[in-house]
Amino acid sequence: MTDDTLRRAFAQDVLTLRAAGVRPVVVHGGGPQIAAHLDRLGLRSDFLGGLRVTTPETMEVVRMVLSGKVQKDLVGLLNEHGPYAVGLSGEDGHTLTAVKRYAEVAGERVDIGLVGDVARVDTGVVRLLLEGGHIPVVSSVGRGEDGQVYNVNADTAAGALAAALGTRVLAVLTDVPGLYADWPTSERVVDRIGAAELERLLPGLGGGMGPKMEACLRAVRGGVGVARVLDGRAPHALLDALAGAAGTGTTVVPDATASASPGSSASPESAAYLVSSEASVTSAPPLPSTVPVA
Ligand SMILES: Nc1ncnc2c1ncn2[C@@H]1O[C@H](COP(=O)(O)OP(=O)(O)O)[C@@H](O)[C@H]1O
Ligand SMILES: CC(=O)N[C@@H](CCC(=O)OP(=O)(O)O)C(=O)O
Repeated sequence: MTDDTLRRAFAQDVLTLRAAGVRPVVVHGGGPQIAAHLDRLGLRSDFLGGLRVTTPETMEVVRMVLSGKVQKDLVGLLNEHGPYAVGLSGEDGHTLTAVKRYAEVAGERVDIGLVGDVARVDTGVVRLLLEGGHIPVVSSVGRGEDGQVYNVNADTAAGALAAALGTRVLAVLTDVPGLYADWPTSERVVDRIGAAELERLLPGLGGGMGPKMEACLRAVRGGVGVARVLDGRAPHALLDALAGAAGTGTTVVPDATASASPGSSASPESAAYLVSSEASVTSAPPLPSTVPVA
């Protein structure tokens, strides 16, 4: 999302999927853009357990950059050829209700400020948009029961929304080819992993891979057919993976399908097309009508 060519290719993929009858929902982050803005303001960027330590000042920047900048740029790209995308924050319509989240560092629970986990999802607004033929573009900011605004990791937000919507596929774009089996010793990518095995690996995963794989696990345990971790540095990674290109990223499958061979009829990834970016999908809506203004 920081490279214009890749961002455009991603937007084309989402529009192609929509034209093919898929109903994509895009959930975005913007860690690098937040870091750049914090830097400009002379504020620190610190991470613990893959999560940004979020002071009230940091939260203001996170909210502004995600909901005001990254989201609007993405919505603008998706809308170059029609009124397809509508942006909303997780705060809007109680889409993401958050609770304070702590980091786990060496078995210790550490307070990292206004970081949220998703406690509840209200899919009402997202479904309304899908029914109207739109592409919802959701920023990963949540609202607590008390009205407090929380910084939610984008993968966590995407996984929770995908599970609540009952999407067929959760696709997560990142800056590596997939989950490395023995990182940092080796860069061998895990092609396919079942939920139970992933659960065993999770405590040993470092950096941003922890929250990312946890989100995939929660999604497939929450009823999502399959979660795919894809290399977002490759143009059209999303469309390629969903069109069945071999050897793309890491596929997380529910326990019941872990032993099925990839591509078999029992395997949910053969259902193709159903997506997310950090995005998720659900079938073909009508084009939104446009009323010309005289
Ligand atoms: N086992 C692993 N496999 C792959 N990447 C890993 C692993 N453990 C840690 N990482 C790190 O996690 C990073 C991806 O997480 P993050 O930077 O949060 O991505 P994103 O911005 O896409 O959410 C990779 O660039 C890599 O440095
Ligand atoms: C709690 C937490 O870490 N929130 C993230 C939210 C954005 C995000 O997840 O962006 P990426 O997908 O680009 O990493 C952050 O502040 O960076």
